[in-house]
Amino acid sequence: MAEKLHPKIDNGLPRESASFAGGTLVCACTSKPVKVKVKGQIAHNHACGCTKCWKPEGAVFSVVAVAGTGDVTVIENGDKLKVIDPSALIQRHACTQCGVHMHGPVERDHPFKGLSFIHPERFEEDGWSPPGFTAFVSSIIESGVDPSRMDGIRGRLRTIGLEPYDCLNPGLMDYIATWTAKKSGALPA
Ligand SMILES: N[C@@H](CCC(=O)N[C@@H](CS)C(=O)NCC(=O)O)C(=O)O
Ligand SMILES: [Zn+2]
Ligand SMILES: [Zn+2]
Repeated sequence: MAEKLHPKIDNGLPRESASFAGGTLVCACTSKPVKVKVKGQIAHNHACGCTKCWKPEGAVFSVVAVAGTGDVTVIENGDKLKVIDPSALIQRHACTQCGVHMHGPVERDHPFKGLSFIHPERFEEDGWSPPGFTAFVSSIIESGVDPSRMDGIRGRLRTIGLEPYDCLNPGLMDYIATWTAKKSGALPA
């Protein structure tokens, strides 16, 4: 039987709509849910195997993307949010009641500064850009996945079209390295 990885990727990837212009992320609370408005289409959507990103019950991977922090606004019940690890690069604001991570701005001096990490499966609307690769695949072992399953899981990700990487994909790794080289002077700014 195929490995179950995440409800939004196990049965075919979601379809992007050219008319998607943003939407509202809603947490899992049945009463007073936290709502976060996101303006515009999301970028760099991917599956992530790290232990820090929020995953729905039973999922091995999270699905996580970015939006400009200026395009992300908490519109309802923001008093329920708390930053789970203030020392982390990504300031993950989680609902203290249901646990869903609603937005995660990067505010520190870093190539991702000005971006906010969000989980598009929490959108009320369809049409958001689907995940395009898988990051931090080896990290799923840190959550308790038996290492003997790794070949099967990487194979399944390739079949779905979500190429597995143990850090980020080459495009983002090059982007980070370029930022670092410009900062150090190894490349002209
Ligand atoms: N192996 C670690 C990797 C954690 C990690 O580096 N996560 C990446 C992908 S989300 C990251 O950028 N983290 C920054 C942060 O958590 O603030 C784990 O699984 O906990
Ligand atoms: Zn909640
Ligand atoms: Zn992650």
